[in-house]
Amino acid sequence: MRRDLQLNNVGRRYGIHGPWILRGVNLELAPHTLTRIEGPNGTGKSTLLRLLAGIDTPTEGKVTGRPRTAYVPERFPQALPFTAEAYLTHLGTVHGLSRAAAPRAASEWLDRFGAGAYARTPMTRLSKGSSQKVAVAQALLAEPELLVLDEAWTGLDEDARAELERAVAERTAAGGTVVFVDHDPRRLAGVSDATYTVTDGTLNLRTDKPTSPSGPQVSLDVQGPPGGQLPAEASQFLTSSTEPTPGTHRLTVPASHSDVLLRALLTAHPPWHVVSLNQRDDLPLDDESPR
Ligand SMILES: Nc1ncnc2c1ncn2[C@@H]1O[C@H](COP(=O)(O)OP(=O)(O)OP(=O)(O)O)[C@@H](O)[C@H]1O
Repeated sequence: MRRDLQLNNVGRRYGIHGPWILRGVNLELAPHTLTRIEGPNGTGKSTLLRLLAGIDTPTEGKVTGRPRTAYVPERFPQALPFTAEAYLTHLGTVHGLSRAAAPRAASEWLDRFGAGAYARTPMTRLSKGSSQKVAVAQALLAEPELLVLDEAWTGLDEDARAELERAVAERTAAGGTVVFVDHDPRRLAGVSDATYTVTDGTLNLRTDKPTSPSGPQVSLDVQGPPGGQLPAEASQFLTSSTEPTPGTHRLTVPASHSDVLLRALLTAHPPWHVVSLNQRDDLPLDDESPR
């Protein structure tokens, strides 16, 4: 069983006499969880994510139990001397994929983000949006146990944003730990397991009621075995659950989590029967929300 990732009394400052950006930070992140980090500009969110991802080390305190990790930085270096495909294949092998699996994963993830047509384009010639697709693909392609996303949705088109939400749902359902910062408060609203606010160099758990899920929802009518309980993984993200007729359950879930819900229902023993599935477009998320 994988250990939790732990920050123990962590502090970080830049330079010997620089001000403390973070101090006395304690945090524990378990498998199967999604954690949001928020806070005003310049308070240390990216600093915290770099410490979690292991690309920076604390000035004081300890980080323990970091599993296999992937990270999408706030600013992805575009000027890399590779094509998107070559870069992702290389990164795939660095992350432990075989020489056969790495190019396959590279092309699958480029396709999932709608960037398959740019696979052979030098990265220096990619638009900002396509470059961001490569940034998220490089983090997802080796199925990391810890995924750290710093404003990873910024610059992506609507389809790619939805795909990244689905990928996050898949990671946590598969036992991964996901931590993210996003300027849009509606991003994955209502499905995070915890939200922490960075203020004055410390990390505070938000205990107020989480924002209810917004954005597109999917409603499914499903039937299970007589008297059957919904599988635990299926109940986790539900926005609502009713039983309009005996034995038929109407489940509503954020669209980002519908694939994970379907998989849980269809792979249950015995499997559940999906009678109908309807998409409800409520509030599409966009990148124009205020910080
Ligand atoms: N490499 C560095 N060297 C010196 N100071 C830094 C460095 N990185 C960050 N800082 C400083 O640390 C503070 C916190 O920065 P950080 O980027 O972590 O904040 P943030 O909350 O992510 O900000 P934003 O919301 O604007 O992305 C800022 O004052 C920043 O100038």
